[in-house]
Amino acid sequence: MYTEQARSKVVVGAAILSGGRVLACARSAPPEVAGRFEFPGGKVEPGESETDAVARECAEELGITVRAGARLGGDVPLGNGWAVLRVYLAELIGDAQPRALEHRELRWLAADELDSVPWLPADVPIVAALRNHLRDHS
Ligand SMILES: Nc1nc2c([nH]c(=O)n2[C@H]2C[C@H](O)[C@@H](COP(=O)(O)OP(=O)(O)OP(=O)(O)O)O2)c(=O)[nH]1
Repeated sequence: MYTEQARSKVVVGAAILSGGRVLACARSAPPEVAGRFEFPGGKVEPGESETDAVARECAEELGITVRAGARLGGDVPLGNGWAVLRVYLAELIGDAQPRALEHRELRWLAADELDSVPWLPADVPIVAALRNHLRDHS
């Protein structure tokens, strides 16, 4: 059990909320998922906490500072089980606005716009949890 956990990777994503909207980011690569939307994030590096990875990836991909808060939704297995996706709620810190340094496009989506973009398949259950969260906190 312990070795299995140690072997599997964690991909973190950030559900960045601002004014009741969430930041959705269209991937620019690889070709098979380009144009699909995701939560900004990536693989947790060895020795790094998940929330530190959220902050690092948001700085690298979007040029912003965020504070990661509570988990949103559950663990979502990726692909053939090479990793799990864990998404954290996050808030923008400071005045910098997100820039698409690595993504094809960025969109701020309200609760009733969440279905207007093609999400990566793994994100669908997270988006459902997000819809509930936005409804409960509006
Ligand atoms: N960041 C992110 N990745 C997701 C989401 N949903 C989903 O299936 N993924 C998948 C896509 C990729 O296969 C993987 C994340 O890989 P990545 O390429 O973004 O990670 P990374 O920045 O650490 O990349 P690298 O070091 O390998 O270049 O997780 C999501 O909402 N956010």
